[in-house]
Amino acid sequence: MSRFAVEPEFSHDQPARIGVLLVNLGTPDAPTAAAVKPYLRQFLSDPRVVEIPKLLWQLILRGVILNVRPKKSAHKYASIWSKEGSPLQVWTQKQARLLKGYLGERLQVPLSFAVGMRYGEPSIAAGLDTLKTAGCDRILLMPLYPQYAASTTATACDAAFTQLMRYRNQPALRTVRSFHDHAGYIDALAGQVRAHWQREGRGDHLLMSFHGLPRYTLTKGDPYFCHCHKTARLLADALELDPDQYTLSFQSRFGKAEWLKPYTADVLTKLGKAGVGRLDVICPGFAADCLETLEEIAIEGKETFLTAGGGSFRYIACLNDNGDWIKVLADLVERELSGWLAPDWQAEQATGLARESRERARKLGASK
Ligand SMILES: C=CC1=C(C)c2cc3[nH]c(cc4nc(cc5[nH]c(cc1n2)c(C)c5CCC(=O)O)C(CCC(=O)O)=C4C)c(C)c3C=C
Ligand SMILES: [Fe+2]
Ligand SMILES: [Fe+2]
Repeated sequence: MSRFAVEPEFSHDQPARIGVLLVNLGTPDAPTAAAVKPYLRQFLSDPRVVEIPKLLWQLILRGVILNVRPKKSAHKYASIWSKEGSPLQVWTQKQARLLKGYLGERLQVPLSFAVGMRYGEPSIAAGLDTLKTAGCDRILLMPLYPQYAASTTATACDAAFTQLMRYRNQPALRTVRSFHDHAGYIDALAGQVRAHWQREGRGDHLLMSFHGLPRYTLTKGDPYFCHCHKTARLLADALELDPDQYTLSFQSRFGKAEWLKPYTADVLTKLGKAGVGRLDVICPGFAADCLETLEEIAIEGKETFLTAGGGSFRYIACLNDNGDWIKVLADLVERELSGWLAPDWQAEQATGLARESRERARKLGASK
């Protein structure tokens, strides 16, 4: 039996479409240990995420971590879950709808949109299937990670190319690598901070907390650390902050190994002990609010800061459905698609192929 999918007959007999797949990390289906366990198993079995020898790691993962962590994590998920579901899922789906509305009006080309999650549902494979079934012969993979990391961006691309291996009639695939220094993204972040200042008054210090990574990723050549620093510097410039008015830190350390420093929890303790009155906190690496921002920062982080003696902790929401952010996504998509939109010969060729195909189908039908 062939390992390639059987393509629908005359599948090229339809107008060519362009597909956009918005990719994010993914989230469990429910805030329960039973739902968190398979999600964590898939996530933490990814060799791009945990880079220790597979056999040893699977022993630790299945023997210890998957027996303890799902229950603890489920409890945390329950504290942030909304009526509509997991915030990461809800925001990502809304971003796809808003982008579709915005670009559908701007670009006069047949476009399809789908969401693909690297872990959990809807998977990247399912998202690509949806776009392919809709007739997309060119697909743009748009990971919603501003800063490139092998454990996020690269593994999303791996999953997409793995799915392409199953297709006989493969679409063309483009990928967005990073947008950590995109002017519109920096402006959208700055706008989010300014709007918060307008509502609450200006804080005394701004903490920019990014998701962490093991330190060895930096020495092995992952640009993530440098991308985070560049985003932070550009955001500080846009807000006209002096170096002593903001701090960059890395959160969500997993395991005992050394991760990128300074750790967010340590910085919160230090700022609290130093008696900082009004602390503003933003997580510029997360395009959507999720467990890591709403629970780890807005709940746990707040407690750390206040316990250490800090005044007030003011969490600034992620870009979520911010209109300027949707325009950033649209700009990234338009830039990538410009090469695909230009040549007329593709449309002409598609029409020609469709005609030939219809004629062939007619002849086949007539000879039966
Ligand atoms: C070795 C472990 C992990 C690495 C490396 C890692 C990198 C990484 N993660 C994100 C973004 C998110 N992570 C989220 C949750 C999460 N992350 C890890 C571990 C690593 N992340 C775990 C075990 C979990 C699950 C929750 C838990 O049990 O603690 C999320 C939130 C998902 C949600 O459902 O809301 C995001 C988003 C980035 C950007 C990154 C590397 C830069
Ligand atoms: Fe993570
Ligand atoms: Fe966390």
